[in-house]
Amino acid sequence: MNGGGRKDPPGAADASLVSLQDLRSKLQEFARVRDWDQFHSPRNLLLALVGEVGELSEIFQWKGEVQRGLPDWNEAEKEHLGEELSDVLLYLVRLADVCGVDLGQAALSKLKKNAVKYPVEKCKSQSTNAQ
Ligand SMILES: Nc1ccn([C@H]2C[C@H](O)[C@@H](COP(=O)(O)OP(=O)(O)OP(=O)(O)O)O2)c(=O)n1
Repeated sequence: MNGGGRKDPPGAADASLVSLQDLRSKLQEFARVRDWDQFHSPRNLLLALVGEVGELSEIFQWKGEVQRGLPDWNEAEKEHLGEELSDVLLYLVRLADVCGVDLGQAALSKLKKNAVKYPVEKCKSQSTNAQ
């Protein structure tokens, strides 16, 4: 089940509980069974990631400003967006894995650094986030 009360298909992971570790393991298995590990070098994965960022950008290209929550988009457009966001995430997780970077740990450390760099009292209610 997910947060909205919908039932996941049998055997599907609970999407609301998915972890970077789960994704990392699934991607390892995906590459292993296809004998694609040989192609998943850091450089190839980085290029694939950049390509998917390009595909993600194409969705927004020429649309002008888009409102948060995408109220004017239809379901097919939202589904497409979810797919491209997922491709970016999956290549990012895989890239971190083959580079030996613990992405969850690295992201938590970076959040801490960000909080020190941008203290609430200095940043709150400013009209710009430029420092
Ligand atoms: N060597 C590969 C090829 C694909 N994938 C996985 C990761 C991505 O989630 C997805 C990318 O697949 P495609 O290259 O087919 O890209 P799209 O799904 O975006 O298809 P298209 O470019 O036709 O829109 O498949 C992978 O792990 N390793």
